[in-house]
Amino acid sequence: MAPPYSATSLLLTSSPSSFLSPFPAAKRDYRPRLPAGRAFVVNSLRSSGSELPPAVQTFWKWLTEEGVVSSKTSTLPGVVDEGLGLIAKRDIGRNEVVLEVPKRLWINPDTVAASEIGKVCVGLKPWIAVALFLIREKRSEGSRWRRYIDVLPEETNSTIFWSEEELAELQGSQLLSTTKSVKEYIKNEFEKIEEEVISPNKKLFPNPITLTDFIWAFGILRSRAFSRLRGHNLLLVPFADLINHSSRIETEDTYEIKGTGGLFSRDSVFSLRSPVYVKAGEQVLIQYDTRKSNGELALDYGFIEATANRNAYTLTLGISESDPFYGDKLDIAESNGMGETAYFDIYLGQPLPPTMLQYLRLVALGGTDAFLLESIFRNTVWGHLDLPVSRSNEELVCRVVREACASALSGYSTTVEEDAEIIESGSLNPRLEIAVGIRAGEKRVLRQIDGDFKERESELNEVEYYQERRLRDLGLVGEQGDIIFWEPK
Ligand SMILES: C[S@@+](CC[C@H](N)C(=O)[O-])C[C@H]1O[C@@H](n2cnc3c(N)ncnc32)[C@H](O)[C@@H]1O
Repeated sequence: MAPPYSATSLLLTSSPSSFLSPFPAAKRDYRPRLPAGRAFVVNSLRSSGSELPPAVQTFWKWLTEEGVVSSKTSTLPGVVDEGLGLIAKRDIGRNEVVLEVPKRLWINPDTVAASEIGKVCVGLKPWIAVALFLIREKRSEGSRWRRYIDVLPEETNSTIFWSEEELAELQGSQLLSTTKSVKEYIKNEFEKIEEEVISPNKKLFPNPITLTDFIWAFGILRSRAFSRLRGHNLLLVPFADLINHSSRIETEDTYEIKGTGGLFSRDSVFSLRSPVYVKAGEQVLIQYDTRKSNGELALDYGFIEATANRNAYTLTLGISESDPFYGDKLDIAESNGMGETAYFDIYLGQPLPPTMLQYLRLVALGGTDAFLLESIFRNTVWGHLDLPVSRSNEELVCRVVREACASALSGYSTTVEEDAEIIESGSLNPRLEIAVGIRAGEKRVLRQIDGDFKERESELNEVEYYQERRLRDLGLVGEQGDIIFWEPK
C-alpha cells in the first residue's frame, strides 16, 4: 500500500529559521562589504591620517577630544578594500589590546532608554528601539554621535540593499527567499512602529522617517553590532566597529567588556584585542563568526567566503496537520526538544545533522509501522528512530528528500558548472560575485544531500530494520541473519 504522504506534505525546502529573530543571542554576531553608498576611493592598506576622507578625519578628532584615542593608540582608521578598516600604527602583538571605548560612547538599548525617546520606546524590541534612535540621531545636527554617524555607510552589500535586478541573480536560491522574508519583516515592523510610536509622537520625531531609513538602520545593526557579550546583545561601539573580518582568523574571542566597578558600571570599557600578530601598516582583523553560513554572511555583512563549509542549505521539515497521526508525532517530537516544524542546516562536506534522520523517519511513519506511535513506545521510540524502521519508511524518506532536492535544484537558472564558468570568466562586481557564489554553494549542498539519500536508497535491501533488530535482541536471529524457528521435536 502506498504510504499516505507526498513529498510536499513531508517537507518544504527553504527559509532559515534565523530571520524571525534578528538578534538571537547564541548563534549570531553581525557585520557587512564595501559600502556602495560612500564615495571613498579604495586604495592601499596604508592610508595615513592625511589621506583620509574628511568625515573620518573629523571622527578621529572627535575620538581624540573624547580621550578615547591618543598618540599611544596602536591603530588608525584607514581606507581598505573592505571600506574603512583599522590599520596598525606599529607592530601589534597577539592578544594585545588595540582599542578601548568607554561606555558613554556606546549605543545600546540603555542609551535609548536614557534618551529623549526613552519613554516612548519602553516595551519595544531592542533592535527597533536602537534603530529608531539611530535614525533620529542621523537627522539631528546636534547629535552627540554626529561624528560617528557621519562615517557610517549609507548601505553595504547585504542583500537587503540589492536592487530587483541584482536580486534576480539569486533566482531559486534560499538566500533570495530569506532576503524577501527579512525585508517583509522589516516592513511590517516599520508599519507597526510608525502607527504606534512615530505618528503619535510627532514632537519627538519632527522629521519624516521612511522604510528606507528603517532598512538602513537594520543593515547597520546587523553588520556592526557586537552580540557575543553577556547582557549586551545589541551593542554599537564607535571606532571598534571599524574592524573588518578575515577568514584566516579562527578565534572569535577577541572582545570583552571590562569594568572597574562591575560589568554594568559607568566605568565599563569595550576592549578589543588583536587575535594575531600584526605588522605596522597592516590591517587589524578579527573573525566575525565561524558558525555563519555564506547565506548569513551575505545577508548580514554583504560578503561571502570561499571556505567550502560556509556553504549551507536549510531543510525545513514539518509534521502535517492532515497527518492521521499528527498528535502522536507532535508529542514525540516535542518530548525530544523539537516541534511541528524543524530546521536542519546542512553544510557542504559535513555529515547530516544528528537528529534529522530521526525526525524524517518520525514524519514518514505510517502503515504497519504506526504501532511505534503507541503510548507504550513513547519513552523508547526516539531511540528506535535513530536506525531504519522499515523498508517502506526508509524508502519514503529517501524518495521525499530526493524529490525535494530535485525540485529545489530545478528552481535555479544556472547549473554549478555554468556558475563556475562565470566566476572564472573574470572580475565580477561584488554583488554578482556574492550571487554566483551563493547559488553555486547552495546547489552543491543540494547535490550532496541528494547523493547521500541516493546511496541510502541503493542500500535499502541491505540495512537491518526494526523488526529484525527486535528479533535479534530476543535471540531469534542466528549469526548469519537467519531466523531461528522452533523445530518440532
Ligand atoms: C563592522 S563593519 C567594518 C567596517 C566597515 N568596513 C566600514 O567601512 O565601516 C562591517 C562591514 O565591513 C565590510 N567588511 C568587513 N569584513 C569584510 C570582508 N572580509 N570582506 C568584505 N567586506 C568586509 C562589510 O561591508 C561589512 O558589512
